[in-house]
Amino acid sequence: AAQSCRAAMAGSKPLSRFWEWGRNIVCVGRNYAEHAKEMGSALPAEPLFFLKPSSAYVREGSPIVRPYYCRNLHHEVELGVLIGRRAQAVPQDAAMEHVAGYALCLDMTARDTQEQCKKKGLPWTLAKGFGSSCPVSDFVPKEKIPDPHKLQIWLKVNGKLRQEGDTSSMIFSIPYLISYISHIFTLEEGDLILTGSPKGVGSVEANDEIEAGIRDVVSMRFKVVQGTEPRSLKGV
Ligand SMILES: CC(=O)CC(=O)C(=O)O
Ligand SMILES: [Mg+2]
Repeated sequence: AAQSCRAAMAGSKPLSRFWEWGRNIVCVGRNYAEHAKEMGSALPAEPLFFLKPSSAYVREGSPIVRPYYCRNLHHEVELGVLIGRRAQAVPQDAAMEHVAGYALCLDMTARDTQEQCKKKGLPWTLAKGFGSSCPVSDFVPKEKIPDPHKLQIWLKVNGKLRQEGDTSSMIFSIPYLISYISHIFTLEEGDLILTGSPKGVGSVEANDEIEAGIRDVVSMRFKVVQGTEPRSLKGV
């Protein structure tokens, strides 16, 4: 009953407001060779991916909040691919039929926390899933982007260019990613796939301003603020 209620709730909102659907955010990692290299990581033989909770979405007008436990918050600019039709074990040559459109996204990462999680063999949830860790632009219908592998994504901090990448440099293409993931779990309408960050990731501090976009398509702007430790945890 809860699932059908959620589906009805989600269906009552247009897909262009996907961030209100409560669906999965599937994030692909190390999908650009230069970024894998700057992180000191080997190139993946198959896609590496992880999930963010849908409560991680944040839209322009609200800030990106650096988690109280983070001392090194990184920006990662990424192309998001929105699923418009359920995809279960789909072949690559049918994958793009399941795409409704795109969005410019940030995979905000508590980098120090991520390093600690890696060392301890822990999941990256604390590093990747905190509130406001997934800023997203307006929705871009697929008709406006003839070829998503011919886009330039960029990011500036306080007006200074930090990242600029071509989606043609992805290691695993969008059809490959959709097919691969859909053979592991079903992708539902309203799910969003973040397709990985190009090189140039870096730190942001409270009061910094981030601007990012898909060149000549869409852009967005966010302030960074410092989060506060929950009182209930003090002295634990
Ligand atoms: C090491 C990472 O955080 C991988 C990632 O998110 C990426 O975009 O690459
Ligand atoms: Mg990422």
